Amino acid sequence: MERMTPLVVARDLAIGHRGKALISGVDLRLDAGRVLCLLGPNGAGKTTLFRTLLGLIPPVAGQITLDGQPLAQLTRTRIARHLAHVPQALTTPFAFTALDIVLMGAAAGLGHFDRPGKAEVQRAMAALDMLGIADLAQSEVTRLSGGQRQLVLIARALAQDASAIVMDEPTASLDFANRIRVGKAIKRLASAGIGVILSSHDPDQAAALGDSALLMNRQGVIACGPIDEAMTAENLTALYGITVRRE
Ligand SMILES: Nc1ncnc2c1ncn2[C@@H]1O[C@H](COP(=O)(O)OP(=O)(O)OP(=O)(O)O)[C@@H](O)[C@H]1O
Repeated sequence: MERMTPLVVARDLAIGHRGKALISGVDLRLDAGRVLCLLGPNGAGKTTLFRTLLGLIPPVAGQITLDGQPLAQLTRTRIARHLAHVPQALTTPFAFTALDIVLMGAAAGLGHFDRPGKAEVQRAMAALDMLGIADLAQSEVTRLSGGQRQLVLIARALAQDASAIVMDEPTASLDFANRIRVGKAIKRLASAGIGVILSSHDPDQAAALGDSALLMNRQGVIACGPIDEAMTAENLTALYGITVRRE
């Protein structure tokens, strides 16, 4: 049976820092098993939007609901049940293993003094397995390639067991083969019913991965809707300020 309640909804949202709006009038909706791509030039506010959806900074105005519940009423632990985050890159100087990193996601629902047990290890291993990197479980992440590290970060988000995941430029700085690998992993998550919002600087990638797209720049939201309706040459030209032709 299809889930009716959208995983993430933003209505008439204004985002910004210290109460000053960067962009207003953001409306978005993410359903289970769907991929929403955020496109916009540098400094448009994509990361700011993610941080707002994750409850890390307050909205300047407007409403956000996660699984139908107002974000403002959710504790951090509850937010983690709804929305996981994949940062741009895994930066740690410590020799954690891939399993250690993924366990951090699996343990997100535990209390401060609880230690991850068998159930969390099983969930972490299942996440590594789903991303095809179970054999890297005991590898030190400092020794993994950029693409492998990105898959570990996605596995960490998956192990958190949230219904949706936001990914901040998940393929930035990856080579072509790793972009394909990470793209396939994102498709696999969506097939498993997880909702994904990702930001990208690559319209081709958005078109390949996304069901819908939100185009925003410092002037505001240019378009939001199904890929073919939102990513027209006209909208992309307005978004980036250069002439774009779609083929
Ligand atoms: N903590 C902060 N305090 C004040 N302003 C900030 C803060 N973080 C970001 N900004 C500003 O908000 C604007 C949007 O930044 P943001 O990082 O959200 O853009 P972005 O679309 O993710 O950019 P990029 O594509 O370069 O990653 C920028 O002008 C930035 O300088």
